[in-house]
Amino acid sequence: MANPTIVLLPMWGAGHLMSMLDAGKRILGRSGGAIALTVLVMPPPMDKLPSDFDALVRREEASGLDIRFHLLPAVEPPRDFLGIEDFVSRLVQLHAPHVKAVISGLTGPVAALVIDLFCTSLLDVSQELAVPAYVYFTSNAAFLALLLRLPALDEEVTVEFEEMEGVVDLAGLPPLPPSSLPLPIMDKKSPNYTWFVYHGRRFTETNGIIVNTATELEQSVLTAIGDGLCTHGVPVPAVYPIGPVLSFAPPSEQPHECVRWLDAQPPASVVLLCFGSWGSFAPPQVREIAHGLERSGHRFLWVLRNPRAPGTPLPTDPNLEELLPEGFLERTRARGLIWQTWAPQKEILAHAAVGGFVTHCGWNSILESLWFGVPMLPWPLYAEQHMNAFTLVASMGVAVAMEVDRKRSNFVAASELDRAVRSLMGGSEEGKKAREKAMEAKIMCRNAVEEGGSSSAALQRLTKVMTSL
Ligand SMILES: COc1cc(-c2[o+]c3cc(O)cc([O-])c3cc2O[C@@H]2O[C@H](CO)[C@H](O)[C@H](O)[C@H]2O)cc(OC)c1O
Ligand SMILES: O=c1ccn([C@@H]2O[C@H](COP(=O)(O)OP(=O)(O)O)[C@@H](O)[C@H]2O)c(=O)[nH]1
Repeated sequence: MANPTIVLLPMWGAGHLMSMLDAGKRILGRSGGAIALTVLVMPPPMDKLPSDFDALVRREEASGLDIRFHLLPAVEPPRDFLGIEDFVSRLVQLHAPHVKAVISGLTGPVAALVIDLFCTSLLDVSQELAVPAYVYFTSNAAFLALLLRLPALDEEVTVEFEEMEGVVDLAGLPPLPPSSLPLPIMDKKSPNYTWFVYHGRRFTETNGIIVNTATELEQSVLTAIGDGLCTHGVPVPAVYPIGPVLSFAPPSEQPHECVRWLDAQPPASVVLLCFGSWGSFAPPQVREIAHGLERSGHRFLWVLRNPRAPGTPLPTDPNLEELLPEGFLERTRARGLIWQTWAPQKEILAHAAVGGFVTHCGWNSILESLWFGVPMLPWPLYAEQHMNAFTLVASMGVAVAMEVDRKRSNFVAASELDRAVRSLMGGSEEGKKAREKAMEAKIMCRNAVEEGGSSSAALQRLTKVMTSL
């Protein structure tokens, strides 16, 4: 008889799909071959699957591990959506019959269905089929606490959060200014908000919530969740902090050009600027960044991309001379590299020459920075990133605060970037403290996933529960 299988249902974005796949492989490893993985892949409606997706499937299926991929049939995507959360959540709902058919058709027993945070409507399927269901939360415990608290908070706060008096109190976290709330929560009338309330409520119907964090990184908020302080009496399923889950690609044969450039720079001298898969800026902001970097006097590696239209490849910009301030490239040639397409961010952060990271605060980027002990300068742009930025500074202390004008498309003035980069690179007590804290976080992250560490123990518990059919 076939091994019991865990069915994974990730979202298609690389930061979600790769993270869940890696988590699944860790469970597989822990089970000692007693379990298989079945990965259901939703065809991305606008974006393409990562360009190396086919190679990934071939590699995983040939790895000797028991992993199978199923591409779900395409569905007609919703046309009248009002934001990404609305779009994604509704699209997932349309996949319910396909997910049910695939799971029903599997020959062996199904140990668990593991779904992305946007996929809670599929709990109807797991309940109908009596399959235990888990959420894999690709972001952090602080954001999870907010989503768990949201159904009650929605009733307590009757106005828009921006108009409320005072701060949002979340057990286990410093008081959260409403201006740092995630984007979809800023507009109660939007379906994006309604979906987040819905997902937050449905998380409590699962058999467990797997979070890509480590207990040591977010101790107090994880305790608060476990103690039921975020759900006001509604029992919380077991929470499994198994992170950091980072996926490292096999090493390339030739060092990447960015890495070769870093090889020639002194230790901890370079500030990296990289803004995730979607992050890009309008030309006036790009010029402001250039002025700020130039004035700071620091070395930099700047991943600079044009805004990207959905479904198109990452753009490159041949017009750097036009886009940047006159003479900028000549004046900074000896100390700066501008990279115009996908950069090997993990390899860059791993390099000894990198001393600081200006980041859009995607959770994967944050974990990667902590894994290599690099302090951060938060420049949040979308999704839950403003909340992440707040947590990095106020709770973890691994970042230097920077003034980002959320009301002006997250504008940062050159003078502010200059000040903050100097501070981050060691020019202030705040910067030095953030570096120390980032080094401490690096040790915490690595200890957590070591045998006997907190994440390794959580993985052990999770695997045991999943395999005791
Ligand atoms: C979690 O809240 C939001 C998440 C997203 C979001 O949407 C998304 C859509 C895609 O088609 C592909 C993606 O890769 C993708 C990624 C994504 O979130 C990112 O997830 C990371 C891990 O959870 C990380 O935390 C980043 O900060 C996210 O950017 C979008 C969104 O609103 C725009 C959310 O509120
Ligand atoms: O030029 C780039 C931009 C992003 N990334 C990777 O893409 C992921 C981005 O995930 P994150 O959660 O930080 O943000 P998102 O892009 O989902 O908003 C991280 O693993 C980054 O290392 C990368 O390797 N090169």
